[in-house]
Amino acid sequence: MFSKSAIEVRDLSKAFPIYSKPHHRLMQMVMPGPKERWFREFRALKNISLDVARGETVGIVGRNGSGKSTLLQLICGTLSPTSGEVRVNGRIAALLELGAGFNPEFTGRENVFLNAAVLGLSHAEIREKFAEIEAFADIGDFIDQPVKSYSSGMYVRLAFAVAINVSPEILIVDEALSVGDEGFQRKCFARIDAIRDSGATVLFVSHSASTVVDLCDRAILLDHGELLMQGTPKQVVSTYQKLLYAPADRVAQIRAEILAAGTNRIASSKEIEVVDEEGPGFQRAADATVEEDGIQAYWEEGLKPSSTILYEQRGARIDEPHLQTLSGEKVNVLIPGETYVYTYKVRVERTLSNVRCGMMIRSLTGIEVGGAVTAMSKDAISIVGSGEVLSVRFRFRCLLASGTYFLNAGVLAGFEEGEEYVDRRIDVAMFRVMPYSDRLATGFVDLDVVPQISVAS
Ligand SMILES: Nc1ncnc2c1ncn2[C@@H]1O[C@H](COP(=O)(O)OP(=O)(O)OP(=O)(O)O)[C@@H](O)[C@H]1O
Repeated sequence: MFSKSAIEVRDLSKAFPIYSKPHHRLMQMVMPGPKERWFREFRALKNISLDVARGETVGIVGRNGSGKSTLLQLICGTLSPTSGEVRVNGRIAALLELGAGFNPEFTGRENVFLNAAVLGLSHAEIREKFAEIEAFADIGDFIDQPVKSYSSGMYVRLAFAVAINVSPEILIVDEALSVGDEGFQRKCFARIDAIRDSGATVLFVSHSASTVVDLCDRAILLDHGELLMQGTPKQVVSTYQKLLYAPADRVAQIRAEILAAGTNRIASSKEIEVVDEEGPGFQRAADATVEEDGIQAYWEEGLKPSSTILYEQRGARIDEPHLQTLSGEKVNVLIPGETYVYTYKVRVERTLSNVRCGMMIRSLTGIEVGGAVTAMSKDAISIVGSGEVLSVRFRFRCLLASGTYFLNAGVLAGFEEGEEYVDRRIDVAMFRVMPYSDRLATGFVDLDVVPQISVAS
């Protein structure tokens, strides 16, 4: 399958001039002396080497400003490198940032013809494919309006419709999909899948961990213009998230650790050919479960909620809420399917009756995903004396989709007027669930559904 590289990048660097004052740009133009420079250089990409094999789908991840778009633009030829080389073998269709590719004064129809011609299609070929492109974009009469009157969603629809209907050998997508609505995104992902299956090479930038894990054979991590790591999507995404959530004073050390692991070196064509001979093996590595990848749950210092709400305490104090493994190791990045314990202490500061405790897991958007209480109210602990400490443990299996979640904790006690919170904390801790590529379940919670499909005779 991977007989020859579709994209070869060697020692690629890109520096942009940065002018501290607007008129310095003009000065540079009129007085570009060899001694005096009116700008300083900003190195957006530093000595990147990379091979993308034919038929491979590679995801690029990295923090904002790490150089992802610059790399894609250099590969597509819309930017020229300061040094280094890019070689592309095959017809390339790109969906770069909004604004690239279409002429705003021309209508959608005219732009389709122009764009497809730039991509190497003859007039007759474009005419043949036009109906399909128009149907995929689904923008109605706007197809005959100037593109400058389009919403960003319409623009992406049309740009994507062209890019994927010209039978590209190499498809490059830069996060553009995040602009479209969910229905359109799904349609696009289905199409990208079909393009992949037809043997094309796909290179795309995404901030979505699950998209990279779901779609890619391999991923690369860029940071400050450097290629820090390449490997299986799960390993790269998990390292990327570690970097993303690291406290500022830990970032340099984490970067150094990633670089020391030496996974940033180029996967040479030769190595790719070896992989090719063992095609299914490569697939196995990409499809391996997180456990098989040797990734374990771990503690990430920077994963601290900034949305915590503390309710008024009325004789009890929740202390040290955290997640841990069954062997007691503190963790906040979890492996899906594994069992963990959410635990906290309750320091009781006055005698309380009918005490019970609770927990809740909430999604990033605040949806209550699941929770529990330690007992029904009739079975609550009848009396807890002042100075006593309760140890509360909720053991649970992590059946959640990849993503970020928040934890609540609460202590209830009985009063004359009924049961009330004596301490309650919203978003007191947060955790992340690692991506899992073989997940058939959709939505937040894995219901252990056994799916079946058959052709009815
Ligand atoms: N034309 C330019 N002139 C000066 N600096 C630029 C230019 N284009 C990009 N940069 C800088 O180069 C760096 C890399 O930019 P790039 O857009 O490639 O990052 P990115 O990883 O795609 O970021 P994001 O995730 O925010 O889209 C950034 O610091 C950016 O400010």
